[in-house]
Amino acid sequence: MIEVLIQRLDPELPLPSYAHPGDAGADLHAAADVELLPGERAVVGTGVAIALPDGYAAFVHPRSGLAARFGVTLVNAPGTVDAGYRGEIKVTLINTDAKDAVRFRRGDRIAQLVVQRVEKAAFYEVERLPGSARGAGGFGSTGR
Ligand SMILES: O=c1ccn([C@H]2C[C@H](O)[C@@H](COP(=O)(O)OP(=O)(O)OP(=O)(O)O)O2)c(=O)[nH]1
Ligand SMILES: [Mg+2]
Repeated sequence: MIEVLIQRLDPELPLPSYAHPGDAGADLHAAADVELLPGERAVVGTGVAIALPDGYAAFVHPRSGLAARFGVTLVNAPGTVDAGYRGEIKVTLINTDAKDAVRFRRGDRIAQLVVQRVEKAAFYEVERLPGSARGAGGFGSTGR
């Protein structure tokens, strides 16, 4: 477990929290009411900012229940929160349902934050890459 500094930007909103001890994602709360019409998207604040240690990033993931029940996911799933970012964590919700609008109230859990170690890459330019079993095959090259 690592310690992450967190700042409340909204005193009445709960901090992100893990629903169960073994959970990977801490639920993020909506800082405002929002209604999404079918196909509509919105950027929703969460009322918190964090300072991650170097070598870490946090990823804003959809909540599976909202996806399965309402078709609500994130436009940029997973959103990347850089270690150096000090602004409010925001969630880019989208309602993919074709017929039904969906409403969230301030305080509702709209996404989840997964904190992970990340490596930085040193990119070395070469004329030719080493061969591999996959080669350049991608985008369905193994069939359906
Ligand atoms: O779902 C998200 C994704 C990003 N961010 C914040 C934290 C992140 O550090 C910053 C920039 O995100 P990203 O690098 O993905 O966006 P960009 O379009 O490349 O913006 P920038 O030019 O500021 O890097 O926005 C969020 O609050 N929520
Ligand atoms: Mg960026």
